[in-house]
Amino acid sequence: MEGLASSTACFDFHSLLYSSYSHNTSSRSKFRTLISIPSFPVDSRIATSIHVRSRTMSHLQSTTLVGSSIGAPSSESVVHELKIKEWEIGALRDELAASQGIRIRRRPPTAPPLDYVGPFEFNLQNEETTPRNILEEIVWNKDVEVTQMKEKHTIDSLKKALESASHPPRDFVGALKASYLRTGFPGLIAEVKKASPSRGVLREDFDPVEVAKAYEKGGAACLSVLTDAKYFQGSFENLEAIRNAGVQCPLLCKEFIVDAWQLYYARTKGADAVLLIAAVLPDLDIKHMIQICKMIGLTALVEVHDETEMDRMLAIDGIQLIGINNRNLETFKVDISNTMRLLEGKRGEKIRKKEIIVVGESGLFTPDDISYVQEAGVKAILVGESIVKQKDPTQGIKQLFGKDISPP
Ligand SMILES: O=P(O)(O)OC[C@@H](O)[C@@H](O)c1c[nH]c2ccccc12
Repeated sequence: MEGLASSTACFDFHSLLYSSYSHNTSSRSKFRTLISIPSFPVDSRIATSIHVRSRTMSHLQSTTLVGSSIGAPSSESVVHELKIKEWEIGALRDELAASQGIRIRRRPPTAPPLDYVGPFEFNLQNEETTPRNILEEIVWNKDVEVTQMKEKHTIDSLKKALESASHPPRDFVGALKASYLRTGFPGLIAEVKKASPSRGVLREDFDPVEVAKAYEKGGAACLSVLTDAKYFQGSFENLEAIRNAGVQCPLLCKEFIVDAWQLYYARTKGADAVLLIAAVLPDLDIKHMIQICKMIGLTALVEVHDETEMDRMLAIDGIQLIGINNRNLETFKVDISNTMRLLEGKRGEKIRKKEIIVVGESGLFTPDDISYVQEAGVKAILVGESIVKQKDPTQGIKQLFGKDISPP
């Protein structure tokens, strides 16, 4: 039920897709055997679902079964029907994503834990219940985490908190542009990251505020703060602490966003920008989330890794910042020529025409790496490992650029 009441219903079709984030596995499994979806093309199936959903919602409003003379349904039958619709929508979501080249599947957040002892159907470890790669695993865990957090902090309480928030958002893009003009180098987004699944612990004695201040002193234009706890040992407390410590740089909340609720939450914790990963989010979600970001004053950094994702994002209006990740989040393979490849030819032209600022992300260690991505066309870079590992991160920035870029 909860799944059909989207927290951010700006536009009904978006809220329809959102509902799939929180539909529950028990209904999905239970009804899998009860209903069958005929195999017609995805689009018409979506249309059918929309139609059916609006019927379902009108049940709730009028308590009269549309197109039927049997009168008011029992509340049990309404719940039953809603659950079937939830299942349908969930099943469609992965298909829709796959049609856009997205390999990451979404798993219902209330799926049973792997050690679940219960009805036979949940117990099976199979292709459907095992993540195919680390990104999929992270996203599945994030879905569960967000569902729990949403119960503690309702969307209404977050909206209220934002209304009374004292600090206006800082200009993330403006800071990157100003830095580029001041230094002649791509604006640096310096990452406050204790650990990562690919590299393990990067900095043993990790004080996020100390690292943030050292980055600012070294000339970082913006900071990126990991908030994922399970895989990156980050936290929203770190983000808040940095915000409250008097650091002036705009802050990117580095999180795996799977639900618009997280945008509101990030903003209440002091974020000025968020990351939207194209490998995880279908186009409609990206569009919807960009609108919400604009509404609540967040800058969206949209991350792509390959040509398909870049082309998808270039077809969406209103994107100001695109990050090209040189690390494949499914395999961890890093290759900085990725940035060059995605900026060549027609794509590069389109990006310039749209005045999109490109951020080169991951695997940048030396002044040569910086010149390489700068020549490829990036105006900003996102760097973690090479600077967070240095005893003094201020010095780390100097070594990265081969020059002191600290502000006067
Ligand atoms: O530590 P590096 O190789 O400099 O990378 C930083 C940043 O690009 C990387 O942490 C990153 C890019 N996109 C992400 C998405 C989620 C988590 C982390 C990331």
